[in-house]
Amino acid sequence: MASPPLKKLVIIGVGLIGGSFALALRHAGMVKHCVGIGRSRKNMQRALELGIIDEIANDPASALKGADFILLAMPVGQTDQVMAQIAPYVEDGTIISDVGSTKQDVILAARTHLARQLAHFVPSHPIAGTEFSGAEAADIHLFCDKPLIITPLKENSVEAIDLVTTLWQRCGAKVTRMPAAQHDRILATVSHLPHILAFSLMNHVLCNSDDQPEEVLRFAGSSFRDCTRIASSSPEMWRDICLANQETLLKQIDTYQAQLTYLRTLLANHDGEALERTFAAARELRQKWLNQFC
Ligand SMILES: NC(=O)c1ccc[n+]([C@@H]2O[C@H](COP(=O)([O-])OP(=O)(O)OC[C@H]3O[C@@H](n4cnc5c(N)ncnc54)[C@H](O)[C@@H]3O)[C@@H](O)[C@H]2O)c1
Ligand SMILES: O=C(O)C(=O)CC1(C(=O)O)C=CC(O)C=C1
Repeated sequence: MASPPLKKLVIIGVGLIGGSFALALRHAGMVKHCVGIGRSRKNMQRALELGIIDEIANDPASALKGADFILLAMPVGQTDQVMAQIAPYVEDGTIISDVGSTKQDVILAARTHLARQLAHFVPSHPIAGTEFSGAEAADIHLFCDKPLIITPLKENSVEAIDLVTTLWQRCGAKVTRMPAAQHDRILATVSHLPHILAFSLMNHVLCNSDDQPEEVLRFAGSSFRDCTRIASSSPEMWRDICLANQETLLKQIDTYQAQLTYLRTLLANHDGEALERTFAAARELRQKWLNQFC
């Protein structure tokens, strides 16, 4: 039998996304040996027990020696530090990618710290996830039929882009390419803003109710549960994403506030016809999205 294409895979940040990537590739027979680099000993131990990694790295130098592929899968706020730490040990043939939810900040960090390795650093982002974190949450099927965006650098070698594309396809993902600025704009609308809204809806219950939050939440039904599921996500991860995409997200918040103000005006004016028209347009767009993509 032919040996797996990746003799050594290194995952930096063995959580939901890094862990799911490793599991899916191992299942596809793509990996001979997987090394994890982490921040929490307990999480790394769990990753080992769950068969996500074969080895917990002691230091970056030995972890990266002979690595075919490195995946950066820690919160985006850690990117600068991690890239600076690994840069001296990345070997010439090693391909590197990341899974960060924002791309322009990650690319800027790569240009700063991985200038020598830019041909081999291919930024990527799986549009798949859950509100859960850590190795325990890793799921072999997480990326099946989900979009995966690559935002290639002009310096990227064809070989590096091809390998990253193949690996994600073997995880079941549908790979698309787009410029990093477009990625950050689109994701601000469909991912970053919704998280801001979910977090603020929960805090609204905490701060703005005439009744005790516990009493209000006792009667919260499935609509509230659906709207706030993602408020259970990692605060650290979302702090980093919001700060990394600050400028675009501020514009999105302003536009959204204008929507709310518009609805508020319709309501204040008792304009039932316009309210119904607005709700109908929203429902129609959602239905189209469900039919086409879900
Ligand atoms: N959760 C999602 O839905 C989702 C989806 C797509 C992309 N992402 C992106 O993927 C990345 C990881 O997210 P996740 O959901 O897997 O988070 P996670 O919390 O499950 O895993 C991240 C892991 O990185 C480790 N870590 C933190 N700092 C580190 C450091 N300096 N060195 C090594 N390890 C470190 C943490 O201990 C943790 O185990 C983030 O950049 C996020 O933006 C998340
Ligand atoms: O399903 C969820 O819980 C997610 O938050 C996944 C989600 C999203 O917003 O859709 C979160 C962050 C990403 O970078 C990609 C996917």
